Amino acid sequence: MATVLDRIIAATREEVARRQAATPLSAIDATARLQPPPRGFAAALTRKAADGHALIAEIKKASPSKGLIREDFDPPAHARAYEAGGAACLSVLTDKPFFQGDEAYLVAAREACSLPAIRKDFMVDPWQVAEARAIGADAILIIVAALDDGAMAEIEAAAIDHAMDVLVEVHDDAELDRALRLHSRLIGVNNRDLRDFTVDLGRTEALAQRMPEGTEIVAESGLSTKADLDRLAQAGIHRFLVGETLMRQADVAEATRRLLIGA
Ligand SMILES: O=P(O)(O)OC[C@@H](O)[C@@H](O)c1c[nH]c2ccccc12
Repeated sequence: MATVLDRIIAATREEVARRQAATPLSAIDATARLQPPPRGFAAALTRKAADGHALIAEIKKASPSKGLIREDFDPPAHARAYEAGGAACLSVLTDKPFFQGDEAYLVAAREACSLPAIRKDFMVDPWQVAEARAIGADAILIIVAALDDGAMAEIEAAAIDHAMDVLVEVHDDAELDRALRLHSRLIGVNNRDLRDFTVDLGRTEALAQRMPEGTEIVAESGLSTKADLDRLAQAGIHRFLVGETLMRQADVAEATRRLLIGA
């Protein structure tokens, strides 16, 4: 049976083919090269991790499992609140059919603050990397479960060519083995299984045991309190990706601060 991830990837391939027909790689690449250089996503995380929890704060309007998460969705206001609350980086969902995202949200959020931003989307083709850079993104996500080794390597090469950082997302041992064949050492463990949406914080702890020296681990999904972050810090994890919990708060800056430093 086709999983949600399979359906997302199939829809993404069709959409990318349409866009590529309208704007060939040479054109999107030329636009990407006119951008000011990326803001340094991995470096911002490492700076914050030096003296506490380093947070990638996510801007996500809706998700396949939860539906609409926030009615008064305001990406620039959210971005400013995340920065004020002490986040290191932004993550912005741009996938439309499943997450109600939009490229415009990334552009607006990034312009409203000085944080580096990852384009959170389903990469299936290097063309999308150039497009991400053309709209200002500083980093891209590679979901190992969605790609074969050849496609992953090509997408990573395009990101390196554009001086962008790559967050490589894994969910189990076999995916981690494949991730480690890439160059990036920024590795996210998704505590949520994209096949059935179950969440288990023990995922990151278990896989952290197997990460080689020098790997920068990001715990992703299902984190809601400072106690969750403190628990993972015990396992040597200092980088976190949090979306839904922060999206639902009335005072986002205060909630971000509380998540990172407590009280
Ligand atoms: O909202 P949460 O549970 O805090 O999770 C954030 C983030 O980890 C999640 O949105 C995510 C992780 N990997 C993804 C891949 C695609 C889309 C979304 C995601």
